[in-house]
Amino acid sequence: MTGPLLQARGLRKTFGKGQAAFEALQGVSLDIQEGDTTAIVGPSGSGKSTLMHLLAGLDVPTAGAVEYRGRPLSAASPSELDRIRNTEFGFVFQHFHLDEAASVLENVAMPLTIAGMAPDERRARVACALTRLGLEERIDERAGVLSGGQKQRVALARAIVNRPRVVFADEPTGALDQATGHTVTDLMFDLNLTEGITLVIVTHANDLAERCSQQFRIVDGALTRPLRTAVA
Ligand SMILES: Nc1ncnc2c1ncn2[C@@H]1O[C@H](COP(=O)(O)OP(=O)(O)OP(=O)(O)O)[C@@H](O)[C@H]1O
Repeated sequence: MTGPLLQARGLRKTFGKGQAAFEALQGVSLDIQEGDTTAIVGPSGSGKSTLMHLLAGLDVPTAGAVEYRGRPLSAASPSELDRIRNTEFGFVFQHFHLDEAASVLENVAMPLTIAGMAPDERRARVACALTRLGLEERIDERAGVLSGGQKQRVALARAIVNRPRVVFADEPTGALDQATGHTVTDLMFDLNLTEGITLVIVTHANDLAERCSQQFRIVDGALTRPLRTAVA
């Protein structure tokens, strides 16, 4: 593939209607190459999560388009979009989004369960992802008993268990103390380095944004100039 992995052109997103309409994104265009680490930064309420949701096909733009591997997401059928989100994208959120009553195994296996993988194979794949993140011994524990940093590592294991091309992370260190946040950040960048997983990270943390190969700053729904562009 020669073009960008992800391309956004003229993205607009309006929430609400009439008098209550609010333009959260006002024409955002950007490119993300395979293997890039991209930070989306900006003040609270500026549109960072909205942009990430559109790039990941979790929401649809009011105008403009997102292309993934040269093809508009809008051209994908609902089942194809589900498949892309489940197998090619992984997701990490600030508050982990784990089922605390379920085991680590069940949480991490979720994308594999959705994909219809057999239980034995699921367990092997989950064990592999957990080993990658230093949590293999917690596989049968209830997710709710883990510390915040461990929960985020479980969420990261779930994000990579299907061997995705892209991991989208929305404030992945936002609920963690600094040291734990650094551990999670190191693991994410290690996945980028060793497995070529493209990272798209919404963050308020300057140190995390600084580590990325490119940063986009968004203010009031529009990009200011890219702060730094990835070197090939
Ligand atoms: N579903 C929605 N309905 C109405 N308004 C929304 C919706 N989602 C987001 N918004 C508004 O769009 C704007 C951008 O929200 P968004 O969550 O993208 O900002 P953000 O930069 O990620 O903020 P934060 O850093 O605080 O998470 C905000 O004013 C928000 O209130």
